[in-house]
Amino acid sequence: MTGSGPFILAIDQGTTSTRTIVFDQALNRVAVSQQEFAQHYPQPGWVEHDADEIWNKTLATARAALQEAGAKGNGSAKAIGITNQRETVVIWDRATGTPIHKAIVWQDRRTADTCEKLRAAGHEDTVRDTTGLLLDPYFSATKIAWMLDAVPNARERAERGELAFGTIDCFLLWRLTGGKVHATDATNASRTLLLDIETGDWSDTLCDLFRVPRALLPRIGDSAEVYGTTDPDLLGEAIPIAGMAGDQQAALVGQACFKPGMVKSTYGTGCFAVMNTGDTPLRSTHRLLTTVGYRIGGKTTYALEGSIFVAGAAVKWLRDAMALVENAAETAELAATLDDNGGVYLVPAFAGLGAPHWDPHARAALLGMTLGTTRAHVARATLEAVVYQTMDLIEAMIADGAPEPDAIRVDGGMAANDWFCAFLADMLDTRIDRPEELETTALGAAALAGLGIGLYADLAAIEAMSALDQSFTPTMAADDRAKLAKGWKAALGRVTGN
Ligand SMILES: Nc1ncnc2c1ncn2[C@@H]1O[C@H](COP(=O)(O)OP(=O)(O)O)[C@@H](O)[C@H]1O
Ligand SMILES: O=P(O)(O)OC[C@H](O)CO
Repeated sequence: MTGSGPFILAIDQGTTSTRTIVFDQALNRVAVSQQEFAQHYPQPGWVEHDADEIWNKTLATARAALQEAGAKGNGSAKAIGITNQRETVVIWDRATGTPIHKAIVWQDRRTADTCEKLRAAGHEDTVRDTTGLLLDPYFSATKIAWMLDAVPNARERAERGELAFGTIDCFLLWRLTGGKVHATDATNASRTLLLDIETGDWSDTLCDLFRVPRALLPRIGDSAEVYGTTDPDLLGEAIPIAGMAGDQQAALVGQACFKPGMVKSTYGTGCFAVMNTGDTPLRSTHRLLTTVGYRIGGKTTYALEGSIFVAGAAVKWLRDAMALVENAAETAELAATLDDNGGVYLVPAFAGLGAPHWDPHARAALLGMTLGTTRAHVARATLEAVVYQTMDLIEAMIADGAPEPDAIRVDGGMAANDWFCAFLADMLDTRIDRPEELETTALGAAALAGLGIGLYADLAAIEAMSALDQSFTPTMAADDRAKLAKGWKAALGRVTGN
């Protein structure tokens, strides 16, 4: 028995694993349970998950975390917050709850041709103006249409209202409530390519364009509201599900970026930099994404997002594919052994390039090597590359008219790397703040759920609970910064042909 609560359960359903974390009322971590699940790659560029496996493992982690916290079936767990990998598509049978196909994951590129065709037909402006996004296979809509076309009778069944679509939040909500609630929150809806971000409702024009029947779609709710309660058979009692948000938006909340201009940058598998832009959407002219940051009390706060597909994944590549380091943390030691990068740059376009370049065909390259190049240079180039990509995102935000941030709040696995954080401060010429709790995604989901049940009065109460671990301040001379940035841009140009 760890305590008497009240506790909040945060389910963080990510791309490679599911974590359930139990927080106490002061948002301190009390218990955690995590399980990895299978990645399916049926063809090059295709990525699928088994939604049933995700459900089973999510349920197992929720039960284990409740048990560890001493919070199982005794009334101390007051609310559940769900946060999730975004854009990933599940379609299931409303009668049985069974998915009609494996989930198509956000990384999946199978609908690249569909996007090209829609672009060639002149639809990109409508899509961008309505959704704030771009025509890219990353988002849900073309994946939904693909699934309806690929599974026999699915389109007819969808038209008849027999099937339901959801991103992972929505699917887990359906399963947790025993098939009673079909809803998603505004942040997740804003990643589908079907939401009109000004009205906050599904767009009929876009449903027609992408050939997605309205009957498939869930109700759209706030990021903090009581959506329903868990089927008591699942977790031993009925617990309200009171918060939902996409993982990057949950991290924005977990980092307490509640004022316009505040930025968080999460470094997990990929990197997602998100700036709060307040109550009107800031339209990007530099290929960033305009998206919903959170919706609370029916009021939408917007955000500007830059998404990089490969960040920590490049460090994992160094360790697993290249065997250049034994563990991820060793990259910091190796980088620190060098006075400079020796002119070696890695452009980590292993899965094309995301924002602000959006080049699905670019491939990675290691440039500037000599016979003096060592594994330390490659390790350093890998860490530097993630920093340079962040620099490109922040530059694009500022070019879009966003204010220059006073500080950037970092989190995710890679943010544990001190050398990386210090270099980030130097290249961005901005203070980097690292919170004590690096699991800010789960923290944000718990905070939203607490708001949803009225445990916290407002966002200020959440802000008051956030604690800083360390700040990194810039020390690099402007000339050195300019020289490195020039080297990066040249390397990037070799890969993108610009
Ligand atoms: N000390 C470190 N230095 C650099 N990268 C790290 C470090 N620790 C973890 N990582 C990277 O961070 C990633 C894991 O972060 P995490 O936030 O758990 O990711 P995700 O939620 O996307 O699975 C891995 O890709 C790993 O390579
Ligand atoms: O599961 P993560 O942490 O890699 O995040 C995935 C993003 O939500 C994709 O948009």
